[in-house]
Amino acid sequence: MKIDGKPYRTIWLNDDGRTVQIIDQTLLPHEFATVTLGSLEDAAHAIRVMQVRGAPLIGATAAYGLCMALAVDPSDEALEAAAATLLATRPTAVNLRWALDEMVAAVRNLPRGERRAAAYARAAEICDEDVAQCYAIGGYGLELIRAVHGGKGAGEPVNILTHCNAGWLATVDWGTALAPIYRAHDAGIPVHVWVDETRPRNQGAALTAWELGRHGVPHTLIADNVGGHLMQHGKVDLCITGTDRTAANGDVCNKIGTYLKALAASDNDVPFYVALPRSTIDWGIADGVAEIPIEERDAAEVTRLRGRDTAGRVAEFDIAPEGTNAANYAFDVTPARLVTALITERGVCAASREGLLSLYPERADGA
Ligand SMILES: CSC[C@@H](O)[C@@H](O)C(=O)COP(=O)(O)O
Repeated sequence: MKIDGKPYRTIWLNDDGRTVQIIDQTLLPHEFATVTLGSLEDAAHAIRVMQVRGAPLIGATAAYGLCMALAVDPSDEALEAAAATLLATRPTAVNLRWALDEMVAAVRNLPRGERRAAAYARAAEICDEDVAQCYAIGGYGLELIRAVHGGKGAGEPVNILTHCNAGWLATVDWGTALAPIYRAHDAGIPVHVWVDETRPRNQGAALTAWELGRHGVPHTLIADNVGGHLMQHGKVDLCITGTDRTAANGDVCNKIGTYLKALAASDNDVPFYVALPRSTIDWGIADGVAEIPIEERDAAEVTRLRGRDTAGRVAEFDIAPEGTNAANYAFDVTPARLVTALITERGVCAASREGLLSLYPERADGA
């Protein structure tokens, strides 16, 4: 997507052919800056502190982290150690494991001297595939939005609620949940997005509002608990969110609070769509609620807020009494029964094992 007219991805290989550049998402929306990742440790750190975040981008960054490790030491031992370090950075988004498995498979059987080049080639492919898949997700989601628009009065916008940031900043480009919105907007369909602030880290306020604004998509930021009220009053036509891990039964794990939005949507007959590329499906998990690991992060993210004060200084502020006990569950699981459909790069399907297999028949034998 473009920033001030210049096209960007969220991660790209530098001209030296070894290091990569990322957008430091911890600084947005107050500052736009890129950071060079020059080593395995830099990549692991960037994922851990969420300079990069969002399931597909975590996978892409890990892929390049492995490349940089192999550039230093292409041995089997270094490969295994690097994969283990990266896998331990964040537990919930399965794209991380998927990307590492892809990378290891691409180099494992090669002589050491050929591993580095093969790794960088596969990492570049993973990034390009993600862009193509997100664009395709956008195309299928666009048709859903177009259908809603067809039932509305001329010029009336389609009101879409989204949670967290599943836009281009969460992927290599385009996004998952926001790709249909960008494509609808670009196709001239009037859309308006309700943006959940998404406490505790405020990915909605900081990232989704920023990227929608840069693209000129009309949107309104709302506190996290507003969605139910809006749905009761007919102000939401559909919800679209992303997912960090989709179980084989269609359960979806996404940013904390997604489940409550799905419950409100179900109670108000508002369609609730979840957008994802195939790298987000965990075929080994049969029951998402019971089995998907939920990241628990530092309690300080709940007791503190980061923002810009009226004097223009970016700072952190305590919002709770000193010593308050806080819990920080970063994700929750929305059961498949609350999901109207999944939007994938291969089309739209029911959130169920049968639905997923209708689009990914090659997985029917458990492959
Ligand atoms: C296309 S991204 C889907 C999800 O990764 C996104 O909705 C999300 O929950 C991101 O969480 P984050 O903790 O910011 O990595």
